[in-house]
Amino acid sequence: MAPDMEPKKIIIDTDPGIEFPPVSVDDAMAIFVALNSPEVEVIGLTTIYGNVYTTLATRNALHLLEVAGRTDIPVAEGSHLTLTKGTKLRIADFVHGADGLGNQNFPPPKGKPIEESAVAFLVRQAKLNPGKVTVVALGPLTNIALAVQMDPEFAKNIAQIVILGGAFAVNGNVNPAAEANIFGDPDAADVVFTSGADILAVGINVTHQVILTSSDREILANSNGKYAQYLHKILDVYFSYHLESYNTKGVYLHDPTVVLAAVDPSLVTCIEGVVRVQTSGITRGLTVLFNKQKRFGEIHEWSNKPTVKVAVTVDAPRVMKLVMDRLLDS
Ligand SMILES: O=c1[nH]cnc2c1ncn2[C@@H]1O[C@H](CO)[C@@H](O)[C@H]1O
Repeated sequence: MAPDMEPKKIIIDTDPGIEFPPVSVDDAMAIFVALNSPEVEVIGLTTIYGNVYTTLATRNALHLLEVAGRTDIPVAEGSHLTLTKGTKLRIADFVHGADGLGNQNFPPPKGKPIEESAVAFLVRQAKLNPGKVTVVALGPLTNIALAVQMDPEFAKNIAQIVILGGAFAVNGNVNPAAEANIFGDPDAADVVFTSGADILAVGINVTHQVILTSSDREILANSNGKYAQYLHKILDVYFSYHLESYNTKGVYLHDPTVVLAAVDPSLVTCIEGVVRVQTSGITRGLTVLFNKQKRFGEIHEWSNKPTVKVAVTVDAPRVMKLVMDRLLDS
């Protein structure tokens, strides 16, 4: 980063499990990577259900900031329901452990979330710093969709929304059609993708290329870095889940990859087009990108909608090096 450049302000919207579900372990890693990235200033965490319920995500977010010694960063609690007020949430605790942090039963955090809701916090920060705040969305998109609906200026005020979500032209990870974050609230995802905001979507077609191996884990275990020390302990559930589900001895680094794409967009290449989300039926949660290569004879559901950027390639070795450097040097 050039010395005269101000760090980019980011808000991380996150569903951090810490142990169980093993999926949330990558949220924890992503938060630590962001906190140790001089290119960005984390101005807040907002919480959402996904790997765990929202209440536990809030608790875990506070806990992770305490581990990092960054209790100056506010945590705003997000929605407990989907955009359409659905209460039957799909919680992926089998991926990250029941506590979302690898089943470690950490003591409860001392801190509390701020009084303001996640949605009010997002809207206020975007208005306060128009064009300056990037949201990194690591869970289902309910909070962001509510912000879009609450303030017609939100999509314009926000600098960029970098989304971990979608499975573009590949199978999903919940079922063959859907990726977990989009599946968590497909209606919200469709609102966000068509909101007109500057959006970069990084789907599992890209994040599945970034893998932390057992030997990387050994390196973390043998380091004195506080983030490395903390993370290697909570990785067990996540490793077992990957071995069982994908027959791999490594784990996908979804969330850290997306944080780093926000930190340094040159880590990914993108195509631009209109993304719509299937909100019902057997392909609920499917993300379909229209690449605008054909002029269709008829008006369709993608016609006249704003375009977004969708990541198609990633410099995985460079992402891995950044993740390891930033976790080891802590
Ligand atoms: O099989 C799964 N079910 C639910 N969530 C998952 C699964 N695999 C990974 N993730 C979680 O969902 C996001 C990426 O889609 C990541 O946050 C990851 O931790």
